[in-house]
Amino acid sequence: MDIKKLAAELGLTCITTYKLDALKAVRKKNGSSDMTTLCYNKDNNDVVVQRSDSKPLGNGVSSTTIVGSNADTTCKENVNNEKANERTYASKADIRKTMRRMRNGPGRNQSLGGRVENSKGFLPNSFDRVLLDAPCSALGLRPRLFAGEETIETLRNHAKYQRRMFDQAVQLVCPGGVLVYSTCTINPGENEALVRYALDTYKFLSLAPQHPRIGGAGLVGSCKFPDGYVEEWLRPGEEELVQRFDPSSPIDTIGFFIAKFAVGSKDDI
Ligand SMILES: C[S@@+](CC[C@H](N)C(=O)[O-])C[C@H]1O[C@@H](n2cnc3c(N)ncnc32)[C@H](O)[C@@H]1O
Repeated sequence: MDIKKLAAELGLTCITTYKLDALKAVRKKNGSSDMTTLCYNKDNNDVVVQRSDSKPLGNGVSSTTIVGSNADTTCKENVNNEKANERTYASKADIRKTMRRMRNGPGRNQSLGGRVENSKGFLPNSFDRVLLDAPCSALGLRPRLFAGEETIETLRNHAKYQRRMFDQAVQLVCPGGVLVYSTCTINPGENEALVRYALDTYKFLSLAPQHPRIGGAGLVGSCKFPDGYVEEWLRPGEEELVQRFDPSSPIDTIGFFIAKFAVGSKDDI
């Protein structure tokens, strides 16, 4: 995984990676959870969840990363129990896998040792920081090698997919935490409209100022499509709290978008 290689190059040992379907990132409370592993790595501070092997939509650019640092300090005991159980109930397949690893070494993708684990998800409120760098229409990328492939329908599908991912990500951040949403598209339906959805759906979220601030303001208002569908964007006062990078602006960047949400108390909802 690229992120592991990068971490190794930077000499960072605090990165843990997992393969996970971001649409199933939240683990139900009664199941065993990767929280155990997260707690186990708490002293390391950071956790990275990444999967690079899925493509949601035919046209989408891929690779979601959820980055966070674990805020929960109460589950060390679970970790120990879980680890003990793992030792007791190691299956023949697990033993074979371990033997193979010992024979073959860490593997070429894992310069820090150990393969990337498949994750079954994390308990709600597991992280104090989450980055959802969502798969998107990539309309901000330059040069546009495959221009003209998106339709209104595919753009709306991207937006639907992003909302589903956001619904998961928001559950993973604990109160007092931060959730950052980013895309590399200039399509407001995947940017400002996602922010509108987020703020209207999750009243405990608020837009947080960003630093550094290099990009332009977000789009305020709404857009009515010929089929009658109305896409709501930002409301006055919200535009300066997001960053929209426009490839046609004097700043020499590709197009992308960043929104930073502060997560308030979830109890009042
Ligand atoms: C914009 S890219 C993220 C790029 C990444 N942050 C990086 O710097 O390399 C979006 C990624 O989401 C991944 N993705 C799409 N659907 C996913 C899902 N259901 N679960 C996990 N990852 C998914 C795609 O494979 C793609 O790699």
